[in-house]
Amino acid sequence: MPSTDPAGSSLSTFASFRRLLPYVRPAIPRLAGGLLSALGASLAALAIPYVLQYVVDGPLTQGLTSHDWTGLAWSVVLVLAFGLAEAGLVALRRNLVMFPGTRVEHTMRMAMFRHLQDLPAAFHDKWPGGQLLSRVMGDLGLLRRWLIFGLLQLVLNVCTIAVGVGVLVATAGWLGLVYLAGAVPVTVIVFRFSRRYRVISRLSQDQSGDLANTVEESVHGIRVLKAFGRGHDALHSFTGQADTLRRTEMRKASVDAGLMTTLTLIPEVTLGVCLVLGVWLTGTGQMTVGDLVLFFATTAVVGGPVIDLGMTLSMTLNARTAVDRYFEVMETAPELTDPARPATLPAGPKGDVALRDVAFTYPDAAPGTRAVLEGVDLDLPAGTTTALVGLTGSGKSTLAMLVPRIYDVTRGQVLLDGVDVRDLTRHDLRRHVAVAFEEPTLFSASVRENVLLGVPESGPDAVGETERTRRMYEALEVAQAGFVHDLPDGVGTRIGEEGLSLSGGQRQRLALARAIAARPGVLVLDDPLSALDVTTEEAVTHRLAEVLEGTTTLVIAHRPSTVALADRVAVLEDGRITAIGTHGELLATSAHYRHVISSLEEDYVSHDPSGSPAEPAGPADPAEPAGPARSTDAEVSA
Ligand SMILES: Nc1ncnc2c1ncn2[C@@H]1O[C@H](COP(=O)(O)OP(=O)(O)OP(=O)(O)O)[C@@H](O)[C@H]1O
Repeated sequence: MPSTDPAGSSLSTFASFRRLLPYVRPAIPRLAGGLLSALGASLAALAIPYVLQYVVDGPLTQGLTSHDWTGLAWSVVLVLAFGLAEAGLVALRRNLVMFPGTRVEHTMRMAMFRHLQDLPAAFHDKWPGGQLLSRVMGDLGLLRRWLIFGLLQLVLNVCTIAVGVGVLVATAGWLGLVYLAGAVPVTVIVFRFSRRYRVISRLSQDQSGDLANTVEESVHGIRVLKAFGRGHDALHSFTGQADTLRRTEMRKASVDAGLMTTLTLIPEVTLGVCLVLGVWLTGTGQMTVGDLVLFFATTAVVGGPVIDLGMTLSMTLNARTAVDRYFEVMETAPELTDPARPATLPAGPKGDVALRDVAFTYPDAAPGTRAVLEGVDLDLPAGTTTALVGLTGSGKSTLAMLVPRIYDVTRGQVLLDGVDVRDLTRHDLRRHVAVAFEEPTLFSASVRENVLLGVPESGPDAVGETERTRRMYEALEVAQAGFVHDLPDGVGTRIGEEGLSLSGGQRQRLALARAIAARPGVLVLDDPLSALDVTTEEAVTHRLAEVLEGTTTLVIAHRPSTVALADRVAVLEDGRITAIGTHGELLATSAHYRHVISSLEEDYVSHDPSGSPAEPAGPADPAEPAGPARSTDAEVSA
């Protein structure tokens, strides 16, 4: 995760919260209604001391004559009425704020999820999933609780204290000012508390994100942990992080408790001083008993909000941290944006792809690192299949990711039918280009939904239900994914998160079926058959060669057999294309190609699950049709 300011953003708290306005605006009428109800409830509470003052100075002091009984009865009715009004207004407030609070949370969560989809792959390389998860879930939940409770309570407390102190000063003169003097140390302490608490609050929320990340990684890598018997180490590391978070939470609670104690103690001490002074003022006739009762009944109403101020303040500071953490993600601009005036592809099915003087460096690469790709020129004529081969780390996957704009070139151009892919909308580009990666990602959805992910259901390119079903079965057949019919609900079976309930080869075949079902003009295959056994791979290769007709295909080959799919082979060496030709031509002319092929074969023979020796890689002669045959050792050494 990129480093962050320990106290959150450098914005003021007000400016930080102001960023919520676009999300909160529709909820303002109900929030304002909730605030008014809450203020009404506070005023009702503050009115009760006046009734008490009347009772003490009137009926109680003057003796309970029959005339006074009426006054007393009215006082009881008034106290009851104010009490009922307070309870009713509190209930109204709850009803008014509950709905907008959850709606704001929902809108912000959706906006963040949408934004995460738009953010470039480079962002996701840098940000751990747990940190994003804790922002989408934890921080937004915290913000909702603050909106429906903390914010209103804070405004309400401040208003109640201001009105209450006004009443005290107005009715008791300088005695009220003595009570007000208690606000001076309270203000200083609150200010110092805010600065300390913000730092700890940020630390605690970031540590929660790290913890979520560890859980995510351990669950994701549970098989590796089990296989290597490292469950204990994972637990040890998790315990360390959990302890650190607990210590931070304890520090946070102790700072919070310090403030609460101060906010309780200072008004109590001030009240004690006021009691002595009040009794003296009443004794010397400078104040009536009713005024004294009004004074102390009002301080009782004001005392609660003063103590609550500590809690609402810490809630507000936690919410501010949540806002900062939310906008750190939301204010990261999607680097891959659609052009203001997008170009359109020429009409008719084509699919020429060309890379022109392409250079690429990963955005997070250390300064001075060599570019991963440099001066790459490569033509993929429409309808042809080109295999990209190279030693590990030569940049094959990186090159493949530039075509669907998973990353943008650092220099040069990637052209689709003569149009720079950056001039197309991402939607238009992804309509024409499909990808299958070596590491297939499947979603927690049915087989059908996973395979039809790239086939639009709605919008201008929507494909009808019958055609979608036809495409799905065809793609499953090409990818030799017949195993889906044996699943409990066939193609309707829900497969687990990232396809965990399937084998590696089954997941790869579904990912391949997904790319085929999209019927793209351009297909990028990043070694999509690596987990298959020889027989299945042969069957897939054979059917793939048939359906790839008319599709421009770039296939990254880690196994000699994958080269068999190709009309041409491009050799990538340290980020540069050093040779292009047919398999036979390259065997004859490129020493590096021979070296790559022989190392692929060694690798293949040692990793093939069936233990079968490598077969011919394809036609050594360009005139021979491409087929599923693999290259022999003899051919390699030719
Ligand atoms: N997300 C990334 N951030 C920074 N560097 C990266 C990233 N992904 C890959 N690289 C680096 O780019 C270089 C090329 O990697 P790439 O995966 O494209 O090679 P490859 O030829 O596909 O390798 P392999 O055959 O092992 O899959 C490597 O040096 C790798 O360390």
